[in-house]
Amino acid sequence: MQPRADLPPPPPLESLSDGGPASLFLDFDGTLVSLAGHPDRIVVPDGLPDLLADLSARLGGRLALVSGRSIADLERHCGTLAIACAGSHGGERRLGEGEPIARSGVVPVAVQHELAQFARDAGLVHEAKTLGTALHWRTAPHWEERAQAFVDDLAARHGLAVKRGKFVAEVVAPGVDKGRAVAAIMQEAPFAGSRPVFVGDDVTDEDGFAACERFGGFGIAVGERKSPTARYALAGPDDVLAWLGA
Ligand SMILES: O=P(O)(O)OC[C@H]1O[C@H](O[C@H]2O[C@H](CO)[C@@H](O)[C@H](O)[C@H]2O)[C@H](O)[C@@H](O)[C@@H]1O
Repeated sequence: MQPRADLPPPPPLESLSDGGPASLFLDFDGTLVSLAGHPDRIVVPDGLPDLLADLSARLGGRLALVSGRSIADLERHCGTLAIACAGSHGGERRLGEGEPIARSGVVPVAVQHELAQFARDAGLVHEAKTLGTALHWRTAPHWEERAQAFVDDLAARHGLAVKRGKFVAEVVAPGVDKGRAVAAIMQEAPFAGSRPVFVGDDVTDEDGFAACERFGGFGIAVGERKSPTARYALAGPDDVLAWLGA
């Protein structure tokens, strides 16, 4: 991948703690793992869970995954994750391996069914999620406008919210975002008082970048999408893994 012209590369990971404790918030799809045609067809890089566990130990436990996927789905793909996690765009949180997961805002089953039916009729991919329900059109991009319109209408009819991403729109409970997830985790030991850095590729990660700025840290954008908030950029998952010391 080509380096990005609009933003500089981030400082070396080791230097983040120069001015005091740092914490790291990492998005998953498109950041640690390359994007695939279907949510279940991702290939998790060898050794990723161990890399994250080692990194967390080096950061004194101040490392969290912050993903649109549920925590259960992350662990289905990665195996047990010995780190803090926020899943479902922040609707789920847990501070360490095996700890109970705090959850909020489940989308009603009727909404899941309506979206699944639309996906079947259109030949698109429906992803049933722990808290939300998502429609993917990566393999049929000409559906984008109609798919987005259907998801917007479905959410509005049920007083719910929409998360947009790369070739995906998801109906979620209102008031859930990655910025709130970062803010909630930053209230807890060992994160409290640290300088947070968020690494992510998609539009939902902008809330995470903005939250880190409010706590004195910054965001690192991944991939080609232009970010209005990030201060640094990396070209793709391979560069992220190299920056993390893989
Ligand atoms: O916040 P993230 O960890 O980046 O998760 C965001 C969504 O990622 C997944 O969808 C994306 O990745 C798929 C697999 O590469 C790809 O097919 C899809 O087009 C992408 O949007 C996941 O399926 C969603 O549930 C997450 O919300």
